[in-house]
Amino acid sequence: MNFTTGSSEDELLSLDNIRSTLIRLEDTIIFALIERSQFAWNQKIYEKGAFEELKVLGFEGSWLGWFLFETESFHAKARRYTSPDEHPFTPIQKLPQPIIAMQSFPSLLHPQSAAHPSTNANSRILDFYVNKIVLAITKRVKISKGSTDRDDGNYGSSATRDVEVLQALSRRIHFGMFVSESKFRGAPHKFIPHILAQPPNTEALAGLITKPAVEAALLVRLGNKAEIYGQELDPQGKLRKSPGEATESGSSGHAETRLDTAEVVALYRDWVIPLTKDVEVGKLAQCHI
Ligand SMILES: O=C(O)C(=O)C[C@]1(C(=O)O)C=C[C@@H](O)C=C1
Repeated sequence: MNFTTGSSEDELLSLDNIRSTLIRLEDTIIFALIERSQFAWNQKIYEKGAFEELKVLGFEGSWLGWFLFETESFHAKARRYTSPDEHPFTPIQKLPQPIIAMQSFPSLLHPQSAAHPSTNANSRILDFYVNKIVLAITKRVKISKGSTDRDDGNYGSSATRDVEVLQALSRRIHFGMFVSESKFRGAPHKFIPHILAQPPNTEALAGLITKPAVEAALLVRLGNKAEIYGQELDPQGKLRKSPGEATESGSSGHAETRLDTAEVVALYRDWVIPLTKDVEVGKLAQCHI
């Protein structure tokens, strides 16, 4: 979504527009996962203090934490985190100020929402990504013979891809703020009693924002995309076939796609959609009072 094109708030907050951004982000996320899945798990890059070299620099966190800090420091200077749809993983107070003036954005969201901790899901995103997802998507990487530790030494390449996956996931999940704003504006009378309840009725709010048919269609579409984007073509541009289905050129082909489709579907079903809903509910419960 481009906030500075002069589109009206109603256009920017139309559910169709927002959903088309969510659909496009599915592609970004799948391709970023494919990129990460070429490298081994490399568990060491997620452990605090595992790299002596970082301690020398005075950085206490993990290798990935350092990549996030350095990448986000640079992006902060270019005012990335002043945009309503961008949230850094590094605490904002540790990042430098933008070197150029703020852009003016339409006031799409209630003023409290962007800053409110209940709408920042990044620590939960980092947690499920590091502890569940990386492990699952790097299962197929072949490590040198005899090695059992799923470490191929590609620490820089792995962390670079991790940052890309994390930024895409974060953007997608925080879009929940726009989704719930759009739904609220479509029928404020349905939401207001549950927002004003003390404490706010988060269960009722979750019921109002949940659209089972949209979720079901998403999971089917995502599985199909993961299947299609994960396919490999041989140098002649022909689809690689599984063994037993040799191509005309005689190549025996590959048995597997680049990504496990079921893992991608599970990522959305178990983490991305539930966290998006948490952001939607958190934003409604905290910010429209
Ligand atoms: O499209 C919506 O209405 C959303 O709220 C987004 C989303 C999702 O994460 O994809 C979340 C909750 C709904 O049940 C359906 C889909």
